[in-house]
Amino acid sequence: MADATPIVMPEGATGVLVLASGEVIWGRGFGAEGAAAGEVCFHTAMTGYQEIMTDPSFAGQMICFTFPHIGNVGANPDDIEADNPHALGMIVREDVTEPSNFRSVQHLDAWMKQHDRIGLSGIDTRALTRRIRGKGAPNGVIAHSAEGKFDIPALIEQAKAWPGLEGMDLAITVTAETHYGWEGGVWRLGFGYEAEKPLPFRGGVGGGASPLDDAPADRPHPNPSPEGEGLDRPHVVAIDYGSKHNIFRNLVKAGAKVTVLPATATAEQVLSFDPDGIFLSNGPGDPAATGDYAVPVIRELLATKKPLFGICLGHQLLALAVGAQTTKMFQGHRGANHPVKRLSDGAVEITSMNHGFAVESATLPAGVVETHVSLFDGSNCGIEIDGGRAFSVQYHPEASPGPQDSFYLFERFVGMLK
Ligand SMILES: NC(=O)CC[C@H](N)C(=O)O
Repeated sequence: MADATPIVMPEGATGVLVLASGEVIWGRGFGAEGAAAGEVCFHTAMTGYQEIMTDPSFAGQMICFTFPHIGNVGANPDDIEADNPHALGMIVREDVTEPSNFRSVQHLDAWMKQHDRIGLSGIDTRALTRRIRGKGAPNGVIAHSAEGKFDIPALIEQAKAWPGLEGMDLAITVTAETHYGWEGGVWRLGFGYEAEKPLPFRGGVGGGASPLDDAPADRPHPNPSPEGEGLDRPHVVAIDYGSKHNIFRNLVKAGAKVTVLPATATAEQVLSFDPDGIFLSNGPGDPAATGDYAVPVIRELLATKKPLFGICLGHQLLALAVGAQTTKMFQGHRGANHPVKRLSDGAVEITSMNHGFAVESATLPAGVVETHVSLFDGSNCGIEIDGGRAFSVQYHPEASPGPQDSFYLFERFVGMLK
């Protein structure tokens, strides 16, 4: 991939990736037509492209998949982390084939079109990944025109004008608009999500009619409450900075009932829901750019001494709240096989990761214990405060590549709640 690619459109090109450096990478478009500017990052997971595309933490980014065959199991309504995709687009090696999977209900091309997301195939994704590894994640524009009409100089200008993720607050753009009671447990073959709704709350937000009322009577509930009758589940109030639904499903699996609050909720509002524990979600953008709505509120919540658990952006925000610093990583960590060492006993967890910022271990203040580190680069992957009353991890225990290596974190948190 030369730095000064001549602007000559190859025959049949209907898609292009243009980098802020002026590099032009031609391919074939699929999904929606149009153009979108953001950061180009790579993801090494071989499966889970729908979960990845719908993870709100990918807002502002387009994803180069290193696995060459993306889309061959189609799209279904279950493998989603939010109602709509948040990644700007996908960059893949092979053209998307006809789906072949018993769960598929839609071609990936149609799903991308339906959700207004741009796809680009026929790209030398290994070369692009090596470029990102060598020079860092670039800003770029992904564009698709079925007629092959591209104004390349204008696209280069658009890529240059995009300000970059550093300093960009995106959590505020993807958070829930209002609070809601979460319903739904983890997915299971033969059950789906439908039969795994949480057992009824006793009053409080999200209470009311039993969500099990419309479940088929002859189906055993695969996710019974620890008490059997399901009325006394500890209450987790989750602050949504761009949360993945599987986090809430796993909190339910671990025995909690969950109420989700917008990122802008004040400490007073959080406490008015009478939480037994507080959860800080993942989310997109620069943690240090979240402004007044996040870190000061987390400081106030820490002072209540209630158990607190954070994942990814939630981890970074907790670290900022206790006085540590975060920095932008060179290329970031995105994949489903990232080994993480748990320092308490030396065990290794195979984790899923998606982050472009990291907590600087050297800035952790006294009293904050580093609990996990990446075995790829030694970067911080977990902290705990007050003997574990508040803790957080940089990786995604809900994404289960291990597959259950990290579920203990949900059990530990819910187990701490009265
Ligand atoms: N998955 C996440 O929560 C990502 C956190 C943050 N936006 C980062 O890129 O590091």
